[in-house]
Amino acid sequence: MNDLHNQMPSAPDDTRPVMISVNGVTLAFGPKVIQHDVSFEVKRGSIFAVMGGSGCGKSTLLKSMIGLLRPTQGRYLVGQDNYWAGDDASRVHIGRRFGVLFQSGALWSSMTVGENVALPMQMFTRLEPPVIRQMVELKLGLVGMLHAIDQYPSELSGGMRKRAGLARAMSLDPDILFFDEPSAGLDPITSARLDELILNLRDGLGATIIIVSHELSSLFHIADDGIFLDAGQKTAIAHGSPVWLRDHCTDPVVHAFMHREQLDSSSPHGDG
Ligand SMILES: Nc1ncnc2c1ncn2[C@@H]1O[C@H](COP(=O)(O)OP(=O)(O)OP(=O)(O)O)[C@@H](O)[C@H]1O
Repeated sequence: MNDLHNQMPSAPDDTRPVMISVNGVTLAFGPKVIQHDVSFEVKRGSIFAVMGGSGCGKSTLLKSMIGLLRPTQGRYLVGQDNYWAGDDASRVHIGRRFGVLFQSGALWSSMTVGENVALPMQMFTRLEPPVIRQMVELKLGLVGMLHAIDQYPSELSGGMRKRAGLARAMSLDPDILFFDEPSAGLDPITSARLDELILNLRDGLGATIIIVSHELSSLFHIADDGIFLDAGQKTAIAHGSPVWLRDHCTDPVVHAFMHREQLDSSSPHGDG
């Protein structure tokens, strides 16, 4: 099959600089290779989707991009910095540019929302407490959660926890945000609101966003680029925006995945 069919042609007017460059990366747990020879570029200001069936290695890829799993081969460039080439301190330094939102929101339950958002600033900056308070209010205002500043995570709904987690991910003004299944467990309306919030963050703050998600409707709406990882071939088999892959990709695995919603809605046993 002609590989050009599985690769979105570069838009001639896309002059955005490359933010992250991934070259020939192999990911493995011991002898078990999860993905090999994965290469792609994430443009500044894009919302980049990591797609693929369950267990193909999407979260593993994200983990290795944020420093939790060293690739066995290949390299990640973040700007000009070779992420895994340096020591832990250099990775922490580069990682100061990252904000991460995990599935659960991962808030500390013993701290209020405001204290959760303040924590990274207290740990990594020398800002005075009143300045931190102002910054916390600003971040919570951005995600529409200022009213919950003194509440505990257990008092929040799932969507509110996600928004609070997002405020904490933005605590140190990252220019690169990683989201792992941000809309998991949310109802469709809350999930749609989160999509709008993610678009606002990209447009308002100029952030670059890498997102792992199963929610096709959300990906079609927000992501403008992406990669499709295959569990069988253990590598990336298509590149492009979710909409482009849905409409143009000829690979049968990608095609079936990107048209899954139609199958799901006509089958009571769709696995979503
Ligand atoms: N710590 C680990 N040790 C060994 N194998 C692991 C570990 N973490 C993940 N795996 C395996 O790596 C593969 C990829 O897992 P990963 O969670 O990255 O997939 P995924 O595409 O994110 O899946 P899903 O969409 O279901 O969340 C799976 O086969 C999983 O069992």
